[in-house]
Amino acid sequence: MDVCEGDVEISVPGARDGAAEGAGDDVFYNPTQELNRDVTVAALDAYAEREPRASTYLDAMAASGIRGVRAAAAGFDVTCADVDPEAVALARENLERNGLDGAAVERDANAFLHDSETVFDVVDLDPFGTPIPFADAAFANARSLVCVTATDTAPLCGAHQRSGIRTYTTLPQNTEYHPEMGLRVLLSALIRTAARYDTAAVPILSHVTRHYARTYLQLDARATSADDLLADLGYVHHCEDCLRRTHERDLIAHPPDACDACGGDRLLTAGPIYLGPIADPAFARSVREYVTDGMGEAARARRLLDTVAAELDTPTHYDQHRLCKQWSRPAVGMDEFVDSLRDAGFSATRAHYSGTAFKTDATVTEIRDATGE
Ligand SMILES: C[S@@+](CC[C@H](N)C(=O)[O-])C[C@H]1O[C@@H](n2cnc3c(N)ncnc32)[C@H](O)[C@@H]1O
Repeated sequence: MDVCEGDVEISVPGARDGAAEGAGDDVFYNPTQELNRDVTVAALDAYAEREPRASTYLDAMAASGIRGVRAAAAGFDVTCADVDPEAVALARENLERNGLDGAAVERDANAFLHDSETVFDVVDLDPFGTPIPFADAAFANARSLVCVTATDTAPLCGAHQRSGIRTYTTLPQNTEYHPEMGLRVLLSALIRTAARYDTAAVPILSHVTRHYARTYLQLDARATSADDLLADLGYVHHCEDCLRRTHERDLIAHPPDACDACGGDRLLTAGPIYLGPIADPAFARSVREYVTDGMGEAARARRLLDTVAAELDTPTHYDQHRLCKQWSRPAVGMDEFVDSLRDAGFSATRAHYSGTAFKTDATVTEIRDATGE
């Protein structure tokens, strides 16, 4: 089967309807990740503008090679690697088919990254499930940017809590802001991993959908920068009764005995999670400029990047419908809702996690009062 994405056309083995990720014929090409790949190509273009010396790109888990082929078409010096020989042959064929230079190699990502003969400016980790088994090798060896996809959303967001604790060595909690919980758990683990190599892995763009979290981490190889970033790790204390959260930047958690808004004692503490900005707004705006009309998910990518660029960088978002249910109130349009918070003097924006998600510096009690009749 031939597939067109962006400026390239590749061949992939026929997809089987309903096959689980990584289990069926869609092992080599997952159409639901097209938005992820469109944003990747735009992010690579924007990154090349920001860091003109960044020219080599490793698609460390290439499968069909679609991501690497698109990166090569964007001008990067690309290597597609995979442990599966069929994937490597397919990636090679797809580079050739598009008349693009680039290598396709049959290598385990960890071994390849640690190989002293190869070094890449940009390393892309796009495994099935968690990227954690590959994080050490990426941060120890990449020169400039590490791009990471994680598809194990249930462990990340606390729905499969024990698995999340094991994989990410942090405590996730299942809350109504689960996509953001998942992203901040992932970022916490990646930032702590990079810090072991005296490197700050600074998130310059991140986004989450139902299927995956994706982040772009710019590397700063100074121990003091790693220390500064670690200061953004901490805890969220979440009240299950009134939905109030408090955020605590500290290495040690100091959970309150009771919620200071409603006095309830059903409190959840998650962490250490990353509490800092998930994106650099200037970079997100620049990425948005590189989304082209030829991209299959251009409209969604532009909407997503506009929202991410404007999103308040405070953790953690609220969901209007969840709050309205809590307060037995009808929901209103999101623009009207966010405007009432601003009219009351608070900072407020939509958040990209869902159509009813928003961020504000108001507390849950202040939100209720500012948006009530
Ligand atoms: C989710 S697919 C990659 C999808 C692809 N990057 C894209 O954008 O369509 C994951 C790939 O990782 C490969 N893989 C699994 N373990 C690996 C390892 N240790 N080193 C390199 N590749 C690996 C699998 O063979 C599979 O092709």
